[in-house]
Amino acid sequence: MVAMFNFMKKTPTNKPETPEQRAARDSAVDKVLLGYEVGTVSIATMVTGLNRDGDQLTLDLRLPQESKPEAIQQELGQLLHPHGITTIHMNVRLPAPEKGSGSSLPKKMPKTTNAMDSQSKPAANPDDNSNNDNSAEPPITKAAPTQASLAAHPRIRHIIVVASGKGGVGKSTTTVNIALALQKLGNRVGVLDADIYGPSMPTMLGVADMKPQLENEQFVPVDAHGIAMLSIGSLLDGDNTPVAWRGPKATGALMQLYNQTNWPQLDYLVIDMPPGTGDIQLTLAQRIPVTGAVIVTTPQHVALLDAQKGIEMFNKTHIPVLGVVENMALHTCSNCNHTEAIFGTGGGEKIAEQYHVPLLGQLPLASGIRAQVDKGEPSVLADDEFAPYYLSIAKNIETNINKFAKPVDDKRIF
Ligand SMILES: Nc1ncnc2c1ncn2[C@@H]1O[C@H](COP(=O)(O)OP(=O)(O)OP(=O)(O)O)[C@@H](O)[C@H]1O
Repeated sequence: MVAMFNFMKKTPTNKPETPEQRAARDSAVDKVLLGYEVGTVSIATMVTGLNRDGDQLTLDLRLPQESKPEAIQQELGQLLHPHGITTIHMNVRLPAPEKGSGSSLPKKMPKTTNAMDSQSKPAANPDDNSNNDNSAEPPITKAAPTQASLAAHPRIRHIIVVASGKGGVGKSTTTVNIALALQKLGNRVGVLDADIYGPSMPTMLGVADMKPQLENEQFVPVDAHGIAMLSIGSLLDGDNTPVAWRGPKATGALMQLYNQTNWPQLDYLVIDMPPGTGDIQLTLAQRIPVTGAVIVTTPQHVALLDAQKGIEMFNKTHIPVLGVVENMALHTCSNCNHTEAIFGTGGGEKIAEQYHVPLLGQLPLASGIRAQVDKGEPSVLADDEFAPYYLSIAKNIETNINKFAKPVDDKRIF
């Protein structure tokens, strides 16, 4: 049961925006939401709907019972005003108060709150985006959490994120096989499919029909060949297509899968990240205590350039890069079984050298690898001729992860 408060009032928009301006403004709004905390939790994890129409922002929020929606609306208004948002409409859901306890909820909520209503002076010119509004109260800013400040998960020893700068390089195929290879080496393994643009773990692990159960408001991961698996895909239905998701909403869903899941005791939780280096990746890097990242790339120049961006992002967020995997780097001739690097050699090696990160392995481009994941029985599970490549990568990961172990007196968890 939840109580619902509608603060919404529609007003017409005026200013046309170029797509670039819109993207920049959306990104700025996302950053404010990601950095604004209710209690100790980012409000981004509470956003269930978000729409911006010119200078109007509509937020659907599921807030904790003790929160103060009016204060939140007012503070967000101040923070978002410099980014061109003049009015915030909030649809707030609060848990119903317990019987007999009386409601601590505000009796009457404003229908609409102008972002700057609470200021002693109104904004000089809302059309002037360069206006820093010195008359306004200084924005409430909080430093984003860093890896060093994140508490380790009580039941997960290592969290590995698998990332790629670019889509379609075979990140998910590599993730699923690495997870199975880590398991084959004797580890307890979980997989969190966080690829909002194309969640594919359930299909690749052959459990697309199985939905995670809820137990005491906690997700119970699906058991996929002994791997505890949860996918963002399970939270998507109907119109909730992932491509329509903006940063805060997607991040909220992912944080829910991480936090509100009854993960069993695991040696490794392998996270299949969305491709790219946008806000979602950055936020996850700031909110989940990650031991290290694996970057998947292909020999193509563009993919390598994007992989570099990925490495730089992890460097900035102080997440060790465990290494680079070069996928589709080798070709095995189906007639004579001869394997060679037909796309050129050394792409992954060069990157590894340039950024001082290990090359974990090179994988062949082979129709067998694709055929196996397509039928839900990846190479490692099928123990086919490609399984040894993934096992070798998993062994390298295990070796490298120990190198990144931090001394106990360091507060970092890795
Ligand atoms: N080494 C390989 N040899 C042959 N096919 C491969 C190989 N690796 C991946 N593929 C195939 O390439 C396609 C894309 O792979 P995959 O979905 O793993 O990429 P991705 O990087 O996760 O993509 P996205 O980021 O768009 O989700 C799939 O059809 C997959 O079967």
